[in-house]
Amino acid sequence: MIEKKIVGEKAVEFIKDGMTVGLGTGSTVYYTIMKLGQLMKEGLSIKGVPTSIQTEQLANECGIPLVTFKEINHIDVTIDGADEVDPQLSLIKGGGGALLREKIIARAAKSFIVVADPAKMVDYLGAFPLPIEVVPFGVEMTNKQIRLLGAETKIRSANNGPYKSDNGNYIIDAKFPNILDPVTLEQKLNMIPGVVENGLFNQMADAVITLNADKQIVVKNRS
Ligand SMILES: O=C(CO)[C@H](O)[C@H](O)COP(=O)(O)O
Repeated sequence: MIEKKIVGEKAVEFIKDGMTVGLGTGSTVYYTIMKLGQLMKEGLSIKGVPTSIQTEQLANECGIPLVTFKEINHIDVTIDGADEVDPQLSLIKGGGGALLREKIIARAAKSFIVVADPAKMVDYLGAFPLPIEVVPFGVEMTNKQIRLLGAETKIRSANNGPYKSDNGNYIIDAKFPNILDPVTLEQKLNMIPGVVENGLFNQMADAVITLNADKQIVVKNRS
């Protein structure tokens, strides 16, 4: 999709020589990582912290050297995609199952930049089922507790079994009606025993790169 390429490549403008960069997961940030690989061949020097095994492999293919939290104190900027973005720049993330590492790496960054094609921009979060990472033990009970908050849920499956995240956990996709108060919902979900993390990213994105109705690039900053 051309929109993903345009916004994904634009994000490299936020990355300067010498930076440590959080590398997100998905088909939009794919273009950011590919472009960074190209710029590195032209002399840019950065280090990356990948949010998933998939991104680790892509970064290796692109020649981006990777570091772990053992080797760094902070990340300068993290670039990542989103499944939905509301007008306050709250996000739903985790469609690709990487939400836990994505949230850790976004939080560790001085600046968190989101790349989102225009279809991701919504008035209210919630049309996209909210991914929630849960430990396998007691998943049926955790699922019931999530349903009590008003969601219809599905345990994500893959290859005739439950989908497993890079951390060995399951993902429950929870379809809530319009999420009018994502901050409270994020807190309630994370209080349920068995929930490791949920895909609501509130007050985290510093800017979102997207396209307007005229297909022009716009950078929306969090107020
Ligand atoms: O949260 C994510 C992965 O866990 C992705 O950032 C999100 O699903 C968006 O992906 P894409 O850029 O492929 O639309």
